[in-house]
Amino acid sequence: MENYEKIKKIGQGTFGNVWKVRRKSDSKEVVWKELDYGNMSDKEKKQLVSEVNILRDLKHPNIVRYYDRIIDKENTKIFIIMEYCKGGDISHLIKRCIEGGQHIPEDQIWKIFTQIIEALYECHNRKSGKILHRDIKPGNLFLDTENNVKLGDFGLARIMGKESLYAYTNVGTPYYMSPEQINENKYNEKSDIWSTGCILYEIASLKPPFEASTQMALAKKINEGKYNRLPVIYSEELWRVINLMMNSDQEKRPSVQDLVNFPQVSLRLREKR
Ligand SMILES: CNC(=O)c1c(C)[nH]c(/C=C2\C(=O)Nc3ccc(Cl)cc32)c1C
Repeated sequence: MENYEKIKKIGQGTFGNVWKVRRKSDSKEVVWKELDYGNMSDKEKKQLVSEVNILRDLKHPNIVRYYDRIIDKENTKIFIIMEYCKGGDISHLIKRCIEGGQHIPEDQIWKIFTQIIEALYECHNRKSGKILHRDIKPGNLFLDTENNVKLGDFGLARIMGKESLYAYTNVGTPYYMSPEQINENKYNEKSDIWSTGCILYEIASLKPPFEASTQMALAKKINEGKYNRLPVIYSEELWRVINLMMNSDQEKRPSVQDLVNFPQVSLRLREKR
């Protein structure tokens, strides 16, 4: 840890503390997330290593960059060094809009959506095997100085899911959990599509599609699949793509490939080239 200088704690990540730190070698501002593997079984430790190795190979402009990992055996901690995203996460963007009483312009929503799809395309179509994020939510989507979206806090959810000892103190309410996750506890790439639909809904409506005070009530609402329309300022096209992604039948949900071919997405993908 001596190669880094702590600047400030910036988050209680889903699986551990997140600090903004400075890399002494070049004064670059990066982030470290600490994970305590002290009580992990050997199987979970092996999975943690393999998940971190997956992170290391994920190099994409819309995925939070992994730089390094440091293992502090004495304190049974692993520190994962990652890209600092100055814009913070999208949940803060939503919060600022609510406080400011204004909606996010539709064009910005399509830009955010296009970049999430690019990140998912990278994960779902990898040659070395598909990666499922499993925990896509506004708090895991970060913005850099140019307002580029970066999908972060990856895959560790697999090991740290509810079956492990690490059910987290601050595990948030599963607003973005798909019906198949709730009912059959199975997860596939169409579940990532469902969560992305929920996020698109929330970025437009400034609140999640389903809200409830208990997880049981939330599960019931998700299964009913009824949610309010978007604010009238948004187009039929945005409403339609959200409805397609939030289809209770995962077979009917579009794949990432289908979404890449959507006019509003393909238009913005071409613009970037
Ligand atoms: C108010 N939010 C912030 O100030 C903030 C900023 C500027 N960056 C972050 C978080 C991260 C950040 O900047 N890079 C990250 C990589 C992985 C994870 Cl799990 C989190 C981050 C946060 C929470």
